[in-house]
Amino acid sequence: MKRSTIFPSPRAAILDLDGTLVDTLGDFVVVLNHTLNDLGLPSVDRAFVERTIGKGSEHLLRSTLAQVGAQAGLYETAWTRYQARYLDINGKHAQVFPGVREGLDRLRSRGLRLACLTNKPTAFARPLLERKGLCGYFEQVFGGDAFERKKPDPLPLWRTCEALESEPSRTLMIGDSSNDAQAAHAAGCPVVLVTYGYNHGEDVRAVPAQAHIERLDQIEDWLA
Ligand SMILES: O=C(O)COP(=O)(O)O
Ligand SMILES: [Mg+2]
Repeated sequence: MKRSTIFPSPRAAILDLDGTLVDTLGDFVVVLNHTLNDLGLPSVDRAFVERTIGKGSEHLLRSTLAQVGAQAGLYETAWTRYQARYLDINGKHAQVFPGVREGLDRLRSRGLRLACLTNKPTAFARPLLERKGLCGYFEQVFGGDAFERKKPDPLPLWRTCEALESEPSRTLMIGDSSNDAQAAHAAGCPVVLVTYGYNHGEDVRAVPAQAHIERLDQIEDWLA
């Protein structure tokens, strides 16, 4: 699993959050079902949430309302409640994945500048990283609302590369889904995918990437 020679050695890395650093599926399930319950609507199950995470909270909530047959006009009310519920629950049903702290330590000890880039709103992302003791690793934290477009569009990666003062070809994207990979390919960044996250219900090993790793600390072997 050595690094290919197509890309020069990375100077910086951009890390995805949900499904890559933190297992947030429990938070999403609890918050969505509280929101649905507040509105007198039926619950959704974990498997539905797992395959629907990844394209931002607005998309997740819209898909959830459609799944339970809610009226289209309910979205704004549901979004207000969802945000209040999420800010309250954020991180309580979430765990840092095994190998993440060690992996971040290794990236840092190699001198890479680090940013976290997620489709989660910035207002949820920062407190989550703080609560999980991960904030100190990152020079920059950008949520899905930080730029005009979200991953899989390459724009958030280009903007993050600029903030890290690193060229795309020297900036490694590390994520868990085809969203991250597509954005990286389009931006000209190398990409490594972790195999333990959420990939829209599909096997992430089938998504083209420079490497697939089972724990973030295996990034060491790829960088060597
Ligand atoms: O909020 C989401 O939909 C997932 O966010 P991610 O980009 O951190 O995987
Ligand atoms: Mg993710």
